Parts: sequence; C-alpha cells; structure tokens
Amino acid sequence: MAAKTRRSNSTTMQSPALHTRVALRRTWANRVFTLIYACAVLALLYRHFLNLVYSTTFTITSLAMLLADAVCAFMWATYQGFRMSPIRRQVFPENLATVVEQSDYPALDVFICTADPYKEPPMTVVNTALSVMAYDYPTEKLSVYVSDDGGSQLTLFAFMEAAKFATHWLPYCKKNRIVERCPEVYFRSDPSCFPETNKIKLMYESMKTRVENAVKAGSVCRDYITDEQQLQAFSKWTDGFTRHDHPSIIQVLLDCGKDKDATGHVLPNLIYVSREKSRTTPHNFKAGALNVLLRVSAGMTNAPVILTLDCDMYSNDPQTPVRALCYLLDPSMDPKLAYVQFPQLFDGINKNDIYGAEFKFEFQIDPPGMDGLGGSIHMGTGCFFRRRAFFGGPSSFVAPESPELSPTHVKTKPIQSREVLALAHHVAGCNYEAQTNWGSKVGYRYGSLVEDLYTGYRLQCQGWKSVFCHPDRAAFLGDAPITLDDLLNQTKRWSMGLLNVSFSKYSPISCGIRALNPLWALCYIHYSLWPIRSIPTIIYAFLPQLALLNSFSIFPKVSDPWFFLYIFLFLGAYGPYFLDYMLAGGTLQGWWNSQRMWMVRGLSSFSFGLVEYLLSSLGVSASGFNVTSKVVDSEQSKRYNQGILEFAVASPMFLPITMAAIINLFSFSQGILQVSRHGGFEALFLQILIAGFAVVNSWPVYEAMILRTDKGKMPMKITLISVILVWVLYLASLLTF
Ligand SMILES: O=c1ccn([C@@H]2O[C@H](COP(=O)(O)OP(=O)(O)O[C@H]3O[C@H](CO)[C@@H](O)[C@H](O)[C@H]3O)[C@@H](O)[C@H]2O)c(=O)[nH]1
Ligand SMILES: [Mn+2]
Repeated sequence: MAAKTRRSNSTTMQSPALHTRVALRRTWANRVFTLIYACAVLALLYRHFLNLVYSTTFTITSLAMLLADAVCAFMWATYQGFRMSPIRRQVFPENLATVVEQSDYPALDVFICTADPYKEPPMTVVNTALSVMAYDYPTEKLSVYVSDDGGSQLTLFAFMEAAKFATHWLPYCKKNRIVERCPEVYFRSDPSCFPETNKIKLMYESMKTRVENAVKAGSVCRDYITDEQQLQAFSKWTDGFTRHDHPSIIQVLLDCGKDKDATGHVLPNLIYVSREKSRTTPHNFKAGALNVLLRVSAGMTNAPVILTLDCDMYSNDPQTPVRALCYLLDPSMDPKLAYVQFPQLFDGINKNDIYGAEFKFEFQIDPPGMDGLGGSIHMGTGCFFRRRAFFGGPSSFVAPESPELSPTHVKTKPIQSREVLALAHHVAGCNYEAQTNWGSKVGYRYGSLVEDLYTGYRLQCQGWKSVFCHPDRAAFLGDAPITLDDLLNQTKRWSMGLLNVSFSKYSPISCGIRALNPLWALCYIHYSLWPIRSIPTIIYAFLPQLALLNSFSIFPKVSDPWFFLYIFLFLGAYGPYFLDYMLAGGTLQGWWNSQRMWMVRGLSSFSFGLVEYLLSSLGVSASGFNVTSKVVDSEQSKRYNQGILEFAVASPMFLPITMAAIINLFSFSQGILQVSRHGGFEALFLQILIAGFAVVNSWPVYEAMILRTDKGKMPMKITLISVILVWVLYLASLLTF
C-alpha cells in the first residue's frame, strides 16, 4: 500500500505518530492511463474537427455530437484532478495522550441543524444530539447547539424530553462502554443486557411515544409540560407565530455549570436555538442557520473547535472527536488546517443501492484525491472546524463586528446569565447581519444552495487546508432518500447550488484556478459544472436513436479504424470508474446501479437544475432549499428494501427518463429489424449498441410503466405524456434526417 509514508509529527521525534499519510499505489497507473486516454480524447476531437472542416455532410447532428463529446471531454479532463495524487490517511488516537492530557483538550461546540419537524422527525434530531452528547470527551468541554429553522414547539419539546433522558443515557453509555450511542440504533440492535438496560429502554420508549404523539397531534399536550420554565418557553408560540415569521427563541436545556446526570456527574450544555425569522428578510437557509449558531455559541461557550452535523447524521463512534484532535492538536500539523472532514456515510441503504444514493465517489473515493492536493471538499456534515477559520485567512484575520464574537474572546460569564442570553437573542435576530461581513467574509458563505462545498472552497481559496479522515468504523451515519423523486429533488438542488458556485464572483474557473493548485482547482471546476453533464446525456439518449429510426448512420463503421477509438473511449471511461468503485468495497450490482443513476440524473435532475438555474438567474423563478424528507413510509421502505424503484408521483423529472426508455426500446428493435432485413449492420452497429445499453439500463422503467401494480409504479399520466412527446420527437426527426 505504502509507496511513501510521511511521519507527520517529525518535531517530536520520540513520540509515536498521531497520523500518517501515504500515496495510493494506484497513483502511477492513474497517471499513465490519464495520458493514454487523453490521447484518445484528442483523437476524437480531431476527428470532429476534420469532419467540421472537410466533410460535405456536416449536419446539425454532427454539431450536436461534437457538443456532446466536447462536454464529455471537458468533464473527463477536469475529473483527472482527483486521480493524480490520491492519498490514504490513518490516525492513531491511542497516541494522543503522548501529546496532550485530556484536561487540556479544547472545548467542542457541536452544531446540529434541523428545518422541518414533518420532514425531519424530532426523534431523529434528538437521537443525533444524544449520540454526540455521549461522546468520549470531557463533558464539561462539550456543548450541543440545535438550530431549529422549523421554529417548532414539537422540536423544542422533543429536546426538553431528551435533556431529561440524557441524565440516564450518558452515564449508562459511559459506565457500560457502549459503542453505539445513538439510542434508537442501540435498542434496535438488540443489545446485551446490563442491569439497567430494561429501565433505560423503557424510558427511551416512553420519551419516544410522548414525542411522536405530540408530532401526530401537531401540538404539545399540556399534560406533558411539567414545570413553569417549560410553560414559559412555549408561551413564545403566540397566535401570530409562523415558521417564517417569529422572534428568536433560545433555551438552555442543559447547563454544564448546574445540571448533573443521574450519577452526579456534569452534563454537556444543550441549547435550543430558533433564530428570528421574517418574510421580508432573506435567511440564507442552512448557511444562515449555521452563522447564527456561530454567533450564539461565541457568546456562550466560544469553543475553538466546532463540529457541524445535519440532523440525521448520528455519531457511530464515540472516539471521533479524539480522532479529529489527532490532526487539530498535532504540533507539527500545518497551522493552516481549517477542518477535518469525515465522509458522509449512510445507514439503511438497500443492498445494491438502487439510487446510487451513497454517492460513493463524491463522499468516499474523490475526497482522498483532493486531500492529496490540499484538502477535501466540505460535505456539510461530519466536519470538525477550527473556529478561527471562519474569520479570514490563516494570516489575515477578519474581526467580527463585535469583539464578543471574536474566536479569541475568553468567556467568563455563565451561559444563563442575563447578559449572555441578551447577546444570544440579539445575534440571532434576522436583521443582525445587515452591513456586516457575515456570509461574505466571515462565517459560512452565502450565495449557493451547496453552502457546504462553497464555504469549504472559499476557505481554501483564502489559504486554508483540510484533511479527509475515513476511519474503518464509520464516524457518522445518516439517512439517504428512499424515493426517486426525493433523490432527484436533492440532486436538482445541488445542481442549482453548484451552478451558483460556477457563476459566482469566486468561480473556480476564474478565481480558483489562480488561488489553488491547478489540479485542485480542476476538482472544484468539475464539481461546480456537474449539471452540464446533462447536455451529453440528453444528446446520447435521443440523437443516435432518432437517427437509427431513420436508418441514418452517425458513427464510424465497424471496419473503419475510428470505430476502435469509440470502443476504447467507452471502455476507458467505464473501466477506471468500475475499478475505483470495486476497490472502495462496492458490489458489481451496486456499480451497475450507480452508473445507471448517473444517466438518470443527467436526464432529469441535472437538466432540470440547469433550466431552473437559468430561470432563476433571469429572475423568472426563485430557488429555495427544499429539505430532503427523512420520514419513512412503511410500504415505500418495504419496496426500497426489495430493490424496487419508487416512482409513484407524477414528477415532471420522470418525463425525460421515460421518454428515453421508450425511444431506446423502439430504436433498438427497429435497428435490429432493419439490419436483419436490409443489412447495413456495420454502419449502424454503434447506434444499436448504445440503444441496447440504454434498454438494459431502462429495465426498471419498463417494469414501472407496464408490469407493476404497486403504488410505486410509474403514474399513467407520465407514461402517456411521454408517449406523446416521443411521437412528436420522432415526427420532428423525420424532417431532420
Ligand atoms: O433552511 C434550511 C434548510 C436546511 N437546513 C438543514 O440542512 C441540513 C441538510 O438538509 P437536507 O435536506 O438533509 O439536504 P441534503 O441534500 O441531504 O444535504 C446535503 O446537501 C446540503 C446542501 O444542499 C448540505 O447542507 C448538507 O450538509 C449535505 O448533507 C438538514 O439538517 C436541514 O435541517 C436548515 O437548517 N435550514
Ligand atoms: Mn441530508
């Protein structure tokens, strides 16, 4: 494995390493292959060029194929950034004690975001919070801040319950050295029995029932409210209170200075924050919520290390913060290190990941490639930041507007003191950021629906670095969408967010290429232009097929030497991708599904994202952050576990998928008939091959249109509209060819 190993704590010669990095053995193979494939790509472009200049039969079809191939070539070239210097890191948390005593660990503020109690069940959020509150970390240094953008009593109520349950759960986990500290997952796993297990389980179940009852009823039953303080907290939900219009609500649910667990030990701080909202002031979605937490926490605990988490990403390993410290506290580490990113991994993905929702490349395979160049992307969740990184570059500090919010400000007042609470409410106000640097130079950056990638990128442009930490045991596990519609909406949102980045003032194309190492910038260019993949996907899904239906050949004949170039390009595009996927522990079917989903996304979410982005930049429509649902419907989940794709809703994004499935089937059968009757196989072979490949990929779509009777099948409306559109397309093609 190790081609070269670099010991990272060279200054402390005697002490054992806290972490190592090695170049992956495949690096040279990658580089050589890139060189060979680049020649093939150039040859293809040369062929197009010859065609353009000399051919008398150059048509609109040739132009479209040129466009498709040029975009593919560009995306391929930019992807090579990831493949040039991939590395693998390892951490040794057991050695941390040689560098720092536990009592000298930095304080840690954990930020958890939630936005909608109906799409993100409060019990999910509570489980995430409990799993981190129970970290193996000095409790008095740990604070958990929950941002509730849904402004929901239900979420607050769930956290009041969680605060009570934590007093039992935390000592139980620590005493019995439980590894699984997310209670839901722990009890589901049928744990071994300790004397208190049943009692704790009952407590958990009864909390769950109360919270779920409240969610079902849509309000908190008065009987559940046990004390005056709680009553006072809920009194903020007055008649005019809506999730889009309400004052800020900040509740300290556990105070480390006062509250003790059932065994008399201190508890971590637990603070509920629902920032002020007003319909007239933009709130910048999750980035805005995180900036509020940055300020509220600055006024309360101001920990130098921050962990950001999405509400569904529970901790799966109580040692995770210590792993992060192996980088953050290493005296020989580059002081420009801004964040340690753990991969986004998921719980409950079905056997072969039918939706490719694991994003194995983006969350597991590509980040080590970027890490070797300067640092991984930020994935929004599972990331330990140095607070200082949010305030200017490593050597150019940008002070916040108030010294009390500065990362260097030392806290002395108790978190529940009047001044501290007043400051917290003030900085959570919806007009607070006006005329400040928040969102532009300080904190999470605004202007993109992928605030995570964008913020990480902007930090790196300022000179910050990052590290990708991928331990064997997953550090965090989250939910992935289990319906196709949810998944496509998620990637549509990402597409728009990525285009925001591409066309921003700080675009990787103009800015990144100057600020970062060029290969590193290529990676960002590649991601930020993801949605343009839709162009070749759409062209390749329809054009060769329409040509085939008209017996019109657009690729070289089998006997033509150029034919082999196409075959090589096809295999060479899939081969490395396949190998990387399998080396990352994937299955053959998982890979197949993943490549299918890339085509599906290209047809639907990427193209819709591209169009919506264009419309919103023309001011025709506004783009928002449509939160992915984490609610599981039992029938849907049953189908998901059986590996059946869920269509069910009449989403316009299904139209291009269905149309492509129909047209490929027709052209494939027509092509076969044609060559068996009239010959010409040589000239049409590549088109038949492409259509055949698409037909095999479209199998689940045919099933959903014709064979299935369950509720998840393709809505008849979508099938009918697709048939009509395909017919129109075919008629139009008769005029073209
Ligand atoms: O106005 C908002 C919208 C969302 N969120 C939170 O943002 C998180 C991510 O939302 P989700 O719907 O789960 O989006 P995903 O597409 O699954 O998330 C990925 O993509 C997002 C950017 O689009 C990143 O923010 C996430 O970290 C990343 O995991 C959730 O905890 C939400 O509660 C807010 O706090 N406020
Ligand atoms: Mn999510």
